[in-house]
Amino acid sequence: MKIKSVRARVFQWKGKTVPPQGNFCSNAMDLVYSNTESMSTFRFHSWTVVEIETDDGIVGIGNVALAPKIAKAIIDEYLAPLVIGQDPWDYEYLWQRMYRATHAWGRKGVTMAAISAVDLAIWDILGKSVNKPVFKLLGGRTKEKIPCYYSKLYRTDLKEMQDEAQKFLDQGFTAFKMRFGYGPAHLQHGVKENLKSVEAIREVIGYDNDLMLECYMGWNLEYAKRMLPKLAKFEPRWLEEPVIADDIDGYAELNNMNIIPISGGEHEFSLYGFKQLLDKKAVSVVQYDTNRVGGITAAHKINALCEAYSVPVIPHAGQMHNYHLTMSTIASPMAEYFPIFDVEVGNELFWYIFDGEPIADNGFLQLRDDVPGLGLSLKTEYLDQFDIIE
Ligand SMILES: O=C(O)[C@H](O)[C@H](O)[C@@H](O)CO
Ligand SMILES: [Mg+2]
Repeated sequence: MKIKSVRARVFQWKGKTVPPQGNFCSNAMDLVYSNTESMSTFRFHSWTVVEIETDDGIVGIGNVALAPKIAKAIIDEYLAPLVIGQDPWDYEYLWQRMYRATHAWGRKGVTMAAISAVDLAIWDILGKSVNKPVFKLLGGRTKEKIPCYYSKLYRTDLKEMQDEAQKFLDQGFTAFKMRFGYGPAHLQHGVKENLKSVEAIREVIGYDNDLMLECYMGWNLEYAKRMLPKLAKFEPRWLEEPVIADDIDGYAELNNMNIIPISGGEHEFSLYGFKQLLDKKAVSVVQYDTNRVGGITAAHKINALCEAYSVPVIPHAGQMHNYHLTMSTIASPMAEYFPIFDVEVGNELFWYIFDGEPIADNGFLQLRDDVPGLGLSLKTEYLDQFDIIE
């Protein structure tokens, strides 16, 4: 079997979006002087879909959500020529070709995300070629079904947040991730607002359920150090990305305070990036995303590393490309789950592009044994709501 063609297309949403509300979610831009565009850099409304076809007619599908137009250009210009004509079963060799050919300027960020998309499509081909789901190629079913946590709860009116939490508590979720709206720029007022929002959600979900807290890199080390003791009484399962992804020493310092487990890795890349995080004991929960970190080929290795370091892997975003890894490793106790909603920040877009994503049932996800590959196909229902860039 040989790879015949690689097609990368950007699906740009032109349908209705829910407008952002102020202090919706802290993010890295919040710390920049005179910043008025923080929310626009946080939202993303397009996605790159990669289809790789083999000479025997199998089509593998991969995807990447980071900087979609740039990812497409990297795939078209640099990665496609490296895999066309090659055997997809040589996935490690192909991964190394892509990684090393772009190493001088690639390594992390959008290049690794582009490599991830090609790698995902290759693994989809492998599964389809032997009529098995990808998790079977990675070691099989390590759990009967995958527990997942509800991930939304952006900072809005507290009553609205409570109603949202209640609705999904009633649907059987037992773990919830909420977003902080405030950071250092909002001074003591923001500290108070952040604490109020956590208290409001705890009021609804009680202490028999898990609560995760998301900063999305919108804090700094000093602010995070002040916040940790104040948040401790709410017993969060973790505090996520308190500082920017490059501040690995900052993560290590916060994690070593041992007040609240610190999570991160959603903006980290490659086996080397995660080795560094683990060596420094910078995170207590690893959150790579397979469509950024280097695809399944890289994520599978990181799972082994995390197993050896006894650090749980709870990948960013959920979605099929992550669920297959979560299912097949004992290092991964649960998955993130973005619910189906109107298009808002962009996290929801994959529901409009793909068919085949499992829907949570009572806080659990199931992968089918009889669906080969990653189990996704392109949805036709919303095609007229996208501009598609070939
Ligand atoms: O962990 C997450 O789910 C992410 O940080 C989200 O993708 C981001 O959009 C923040 O809500
Ligand atoms: Mg996150």
